[in-house]
Amino acid sequence: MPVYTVSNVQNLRICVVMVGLPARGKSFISQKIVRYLSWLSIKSKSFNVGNYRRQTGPPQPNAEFFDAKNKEAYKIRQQAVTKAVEDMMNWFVAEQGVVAILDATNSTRERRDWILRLCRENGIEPMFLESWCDDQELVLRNITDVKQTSPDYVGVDPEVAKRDFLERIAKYEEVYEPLDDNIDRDLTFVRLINVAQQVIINKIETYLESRVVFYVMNLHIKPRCIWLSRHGESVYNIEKKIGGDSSLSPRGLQYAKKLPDLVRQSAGDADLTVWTSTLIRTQETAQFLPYKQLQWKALDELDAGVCDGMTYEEIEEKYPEDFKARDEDKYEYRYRGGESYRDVVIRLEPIIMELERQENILIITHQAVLRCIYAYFMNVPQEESPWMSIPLHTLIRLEPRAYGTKVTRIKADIPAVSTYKEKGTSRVGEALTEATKSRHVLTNPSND
Ligand SMILES: O=P(O)(O)OC[C@H]1O[C@@](CO)(OP(=O)(O)O)[C@@H](O)[C@@H]1O
Repeated sequence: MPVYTVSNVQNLRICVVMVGLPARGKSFISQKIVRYLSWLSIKSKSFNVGNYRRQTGPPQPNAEFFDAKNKEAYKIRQQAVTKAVEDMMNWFVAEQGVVAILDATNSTRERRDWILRLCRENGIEPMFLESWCDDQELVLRNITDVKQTSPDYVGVDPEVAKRDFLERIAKYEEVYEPLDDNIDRDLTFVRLINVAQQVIINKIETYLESRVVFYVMNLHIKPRCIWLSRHGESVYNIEKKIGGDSSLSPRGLQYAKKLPDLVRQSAGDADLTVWTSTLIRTQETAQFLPYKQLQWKALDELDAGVCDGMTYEEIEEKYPEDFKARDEDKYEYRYRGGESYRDVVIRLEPIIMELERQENILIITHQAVLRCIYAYFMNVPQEESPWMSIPLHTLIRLEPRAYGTKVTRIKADIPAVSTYKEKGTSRVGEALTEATKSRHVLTNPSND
């Protein structure tokens, strides 16, 4: 199994140079790559040239500004990309960055040659990633997204914005030079044609580059939802024991019986597939769901090793140093003979890849595993994710959108114990203090 540690990649620095006309999903792809790599602890950052251009030039320029013949504007645009590249190079050094994404149209060979030269001078591997799209319906959908999210069009009448944006695209089309199998055959590149209908790859040489390629190949933009749920309350949960393979408690079974209704309320008649772990408590929770079901070993709960079957109090008594070490760095701490959160993330990578490929999926799994999956979708920092509160008997609905994920929580209204253990104590089920709540409770007010 590949292990992503900083030492694996420390000599390698990659600049993913986005290429493509406006409204081809470049920023969407850039942000997803950053989220995916950061989740795997690979230091990455996207440099969006549009943001730099708005700082140096007019905040809301019209289409004329993007005419290559407009000398004054061209100068401003050149300054913006120069500053973005400069910041990117500094970031590689100051932050020991591994993967930078230069998110811009980079539509001419002249621009790309300039970036190529700078990368080579700085010991950075350039990898060009072109999003090429002639599916007009797709482009129009993207234009709608851009109009709604771009600072260039805040407060602008939607029809005016659409017309202007189409004109802007036309200006870029006048000078756009797509990557070419022949002319660019010495470059490392990926061409995504109409999202990932066809993918052309050239000179992919390193493991990390191939991970990025594999990831972008699996992306799709069809609307869909992912539902997450912990198993119903288990016998071990009531006994405050961790791990094990116990059955559901009577209240847990009640949740299992109610789950089909909860899912139907949220999903309607949509078809979906249920993924569970191989442990009894998730399968008992899924037993009444009228959908296709699949078991994944990778969805099994974090392995507590020698502590499996113990309460946190017993662990504190028997292994006080371990107990303390886990509280101090919960993400990295590995149970004796068991796993850390980092280990769980690594074994979940194929799950994330498959989730990107699939449409509607309901995952029934465990507290630690759900924290890791949720952290991927919601970009939760590593040090926070093991401390998020993910209560029992709650269905979480994630709706991936172009620029983020919308979250809805549906409570089953069936009481259950709390299995949440705050830092610095071995007790579970305590009400969270307000301070802990604001930091760790799974929430996303702006999206709710
Ligand atoms: O990382 P912490 O907070 O200990 O949470 C993980 C624990 O959650 C539990 C419940 O306490 O998971 P589960 O959902 O499978 O019941 C334990 O089995 C597991 O060890």
